[in-house]
Amino acid sequence: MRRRPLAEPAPLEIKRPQVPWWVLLPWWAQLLLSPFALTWWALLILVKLLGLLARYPVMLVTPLAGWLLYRHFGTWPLLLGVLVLVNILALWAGLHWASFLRHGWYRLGSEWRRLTVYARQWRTVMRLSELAKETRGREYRPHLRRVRAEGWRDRVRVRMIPAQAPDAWEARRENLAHSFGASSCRVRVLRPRTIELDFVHRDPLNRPVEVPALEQDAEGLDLKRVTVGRTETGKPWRLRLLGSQLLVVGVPGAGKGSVLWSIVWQLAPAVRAGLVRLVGIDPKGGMELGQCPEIFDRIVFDNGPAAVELLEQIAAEVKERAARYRGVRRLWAKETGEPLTVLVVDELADVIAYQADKNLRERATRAVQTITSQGRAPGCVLVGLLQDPRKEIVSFRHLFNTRVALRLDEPQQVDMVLGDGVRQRGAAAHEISENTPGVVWVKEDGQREPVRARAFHVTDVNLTELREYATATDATVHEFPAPSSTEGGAAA
Ligand SMILES: Nc1ncnc2c1ncn2[C@@H]1O[C@H](COP(=O)(O)OP(=O)(O)OP(=O)(O)O)[C@@H](O)[C@H]1O
Repeated sequence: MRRRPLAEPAPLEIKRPQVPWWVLLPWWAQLLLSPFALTWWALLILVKLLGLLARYPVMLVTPLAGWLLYRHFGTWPLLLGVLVLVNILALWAGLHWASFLRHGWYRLGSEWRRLTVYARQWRTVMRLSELAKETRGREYRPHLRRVRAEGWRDRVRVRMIPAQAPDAWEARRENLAHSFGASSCRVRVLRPRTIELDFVHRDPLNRPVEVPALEQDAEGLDLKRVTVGRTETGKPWRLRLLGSQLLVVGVPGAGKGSVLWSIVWQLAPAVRAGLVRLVGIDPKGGMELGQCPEIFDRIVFDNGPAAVELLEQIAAEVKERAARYRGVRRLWAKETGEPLTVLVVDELADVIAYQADKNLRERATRAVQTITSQGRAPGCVLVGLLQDPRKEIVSFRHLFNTRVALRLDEPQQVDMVLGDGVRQRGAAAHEISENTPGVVWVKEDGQREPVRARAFHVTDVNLTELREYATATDATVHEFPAPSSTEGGAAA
C-alpha cells in the first residue's frame, strides 16, 4: 500500500532564471553581432559619462583641472591656482553676494546634495515607500532629474513611472521628508508625468516682514503691482489691484488684518492724491477698519441697511461707469478723470450670509455679485475678507480672480479658496503654522503657479502713523486730466 505524505510539498518559490536573448543565438551570429554590441556599449558609457559631467560639472571639472595642473606643472602652480580661485570667489562674494550665492555656492550645494543625499538613497527610498513598482521581473523606478539646492529648500525634479499619479507622492510626503532629512515636502505638478518635490529645511518667512516707509507721493505706485509683503523666494509680493477682485480667506487670527492694512498702507499715497478712493464696510462694529477710519472716503460699521445701501451705490457706480466707458476704453486708467474705487469688506459673510433679514441679505448679495462680475474694467475693486469659504457662505468665489488663502483648517478649504488642483501644486495653506500669521498662498488667474508669501506686519504704531498721514494737510493732490469729450458725452 502507498503511504500518503504527511504534508503537501511547498510550492517552488524561486524566480525562473532569465537569460538574455542573445545568449540563445548560435556562436557565429554572436560573433557577427559583437562589433555592433561593443559600439552600442561604448556609446552607452559615453552618454553616461556626459550625463555625470552635466550633473556634477563643478565637482568633476575642478579636481580634474587641479590634477592636470599638478601633472604638467607641479605642486607650486597648483597651490597658486587654488589661491587665485579662492581670491576670485572671495571677490565675487564681496562684490555681488546674491549672484555668488545663486550661481556659485548654491550650484556647488546642488551637486553636493544630489550626490550625498538624493542619488545615494533614491533607489532604497523609492522601493521602501512603494513608489517603485516591479512587474514581470522588471523594475519601474521614478527617475531622479534636476536637483537645485537653494539654502532653505531643495527642488528635486522627478519623472514618474507610467500609471503613477501625483496623489501617490502627495500621500507619501511625510515619508519622503523624513527619508531625505527635510522638515517638510511639497509636491508640485510641472507637466504630465513630471513633478517637482520641494524639500523644505527652514521657513524663510518665519520672521515678520516690516512695512516700508510711507511714500510721500503716488508717482511710483503701479496699481497692477502693489507690493504688500515678501514671497518665500525673497522677492516682493506684488498684488494686482487694477483689473482684479480679491478674496482673502483665513481662520480667526490667521492675519487677514495684515493683508488688508498692507494694501491700504501702499495705497495711502494714491488715496491722499485722489487717485484711489477707499470705501469700507466693517460689520464687526469697527474693530478692524475703525483703527484708521480717516483713510476711508466712506465707511460703515455694521451689516445693516447702511452697509447694503453703500454696496448698492457702488454697484450702481459700476454700471454707470461701464456705460460711459463702453466703446471708449477697456480698463480704468488715470485718464478717465475719476479715482479707482477700492471697496474693503471685512468679514464679507456677515453681509451676504449671516444677515438675519432675508431682504437685506439678498440685496447685499446681488450688489456684491454685480461689483465682482462687472467691476474690473470700470475700476471698482472689491477686497473681501472671509473666515469660512464654503459655498453656502459665498457661492460666487469664481468671480474673484485673485484669491489669497491664509491659514486654513482643512485641505478641502484650500481647494475651495484657491481652486481645484492648486493644492496639488504645493499650496498647502492648511499647513501654515499658527506661529506665522500673515503667511499666505496666493493664486491669481492667469498665473500657473501659486505663490507663498507673507504680508507686511502692520502694527498699531504703523496704524497711528497712517492716521496722521491720512489727516495731514500738506498732500499733493493729483490733477486729473479733463475727461475726453466722448466719455463726458456718454455720461451726460
Ligand atoms: N503679517 C504679519 N506678521 C506678523 N504678525 C502678524 C501678521 N499678521 C498678523 N499678525 C499678528 O497675528 C495676530 C492676529 O492677526 P489679525 O488680527 O490680523 O488676524 P485676523 O485673521 O484678522 O483675525 P480675526 O479674523 O479674528 O480678525 C495679531 O497679533 C497680529 O499682530
